Amino acid sequence: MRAHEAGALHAQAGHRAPPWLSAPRDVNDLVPQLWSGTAKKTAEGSLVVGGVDVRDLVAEHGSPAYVLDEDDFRSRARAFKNAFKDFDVYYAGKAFLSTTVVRWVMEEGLNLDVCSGGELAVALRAGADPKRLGFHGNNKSEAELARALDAGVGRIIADSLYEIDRLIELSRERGITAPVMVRVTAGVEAHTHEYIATAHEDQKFGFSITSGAAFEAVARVNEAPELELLGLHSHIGSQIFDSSGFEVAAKRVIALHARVSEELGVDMPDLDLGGGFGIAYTTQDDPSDPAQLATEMGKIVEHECRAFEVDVPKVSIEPGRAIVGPAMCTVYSVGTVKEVALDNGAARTYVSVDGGMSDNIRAALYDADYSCTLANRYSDAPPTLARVVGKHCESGDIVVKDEFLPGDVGPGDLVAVPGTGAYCRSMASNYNHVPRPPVIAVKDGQTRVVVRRETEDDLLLLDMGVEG
Ligand SMILES: Cc1ncc(COP(=O)(O)O)c(C=O)c1O
Ligand SMILES: N[C@@H](CCCC[NH3+])C(=O)O
Repeated sequence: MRAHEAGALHAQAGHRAPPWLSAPRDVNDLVPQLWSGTAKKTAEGSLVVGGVDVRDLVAEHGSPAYVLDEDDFRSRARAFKNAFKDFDVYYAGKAFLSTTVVRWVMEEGLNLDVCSGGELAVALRAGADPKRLGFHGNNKSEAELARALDAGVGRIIADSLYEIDRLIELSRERGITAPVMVRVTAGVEAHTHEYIATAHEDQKFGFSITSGAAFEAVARVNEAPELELLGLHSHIGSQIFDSSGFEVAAKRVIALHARVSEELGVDMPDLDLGGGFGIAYTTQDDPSDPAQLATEMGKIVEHECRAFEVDVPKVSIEPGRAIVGPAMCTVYSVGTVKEVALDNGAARTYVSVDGGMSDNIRAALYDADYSCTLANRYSDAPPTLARVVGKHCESGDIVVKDEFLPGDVGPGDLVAVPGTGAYCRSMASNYNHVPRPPVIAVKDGQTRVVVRRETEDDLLLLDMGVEG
């Protein structure tokens, strides 16, 4: 009997896999669509990314570590830039930001969207051209707005009437005109987790189109001599596959754009349709490529503008996850393995690794699914259905809910999780005083520390009770 057949039997006998997950033909193989472009397995079964064997990477930099495939990041950024050639592409820095990544984004000809004073600071420190920055946020402080204005940020996406008033005041004080877009809520129920959907009515972002608040906000910006009205901004949510949500949102936003043209006599030059393009975390996910997205979105915009007899504005998009998500994986070391009896005689193998919800909160927060592979050796043990968990004091501290790993996985092994580039390091915490892992860029067999590992000393530096 071959290993995978044995594994399938083993899985049927004692474990409950979700209906979409079946034992792989060879548990050592990568599923290419989940991994960055340069990832591969060697004949000995170790994972190589950017020409770097993760065993060597861990020997030098420790684990856990985020491994960032520079070529993959750049090629995804370039693919969006080339596919959306008539659009402006803003990389959404909230997905993952560091000065190195800002430079890559700028070198690849993309613009950058930031959403806090901290992200703005990273962009400016990296030498980004402020005109190529968009500044988001539903509660930007006066200090953040002042900083953005003083830096000469290219667009500020206003999200409340208070903010519009603050912008008027700050611009007046400075004797400048602030470039403003108005974030609108298109009233779309995007098909994604409710915490990452942002265009239904009952949530905190934007001005509602339906209630008339969006038109009023636009009129307010338009009549203020201190503000330059650039256009409307709509972002319907994140990890979305179904283009119908984008289509409905675009229709409603362009209808408002046309109404502004007709009733206020202003042809706004810009229109931003946000980000949110989904990626493959498991074989369940089937993302569109940038060329397909560009064709679909271009057609919708053309069609709607023609229908409303308005000029096509300069359209922009803001992909974050679709650029950096697949470009990173996280490598962990296994510490313990436990077989846990479930009801009705089933069992589950719990594989504990040296990180967890502090470096990837997405499973706990959104019930997100991930995949993983044994990354340091080939194994011909039968596959077993495993749950990869972290080291934190929470039973919800799950990294990978369900995946097949070789049945002999054990302490000292490395396990790598693909698709961790977006919203993992950027949402990482120090829960349980666990220092955050480094981000190591890999390219052509070389490693480069992009963000260093946090140390216990870093954590203790903030503790004002430390003596001596
Ligand atoms: C305004 C805005 N733009 C862009 C993004 C990027 O989304 P994603 O990383 O899903 O492309 C987000 C996050 O959801 C957002 O809130
Ligand atoms: N943080 C979310 C996406 C929301 C992005 C910001 N609007 C995630 O991990 O999927």
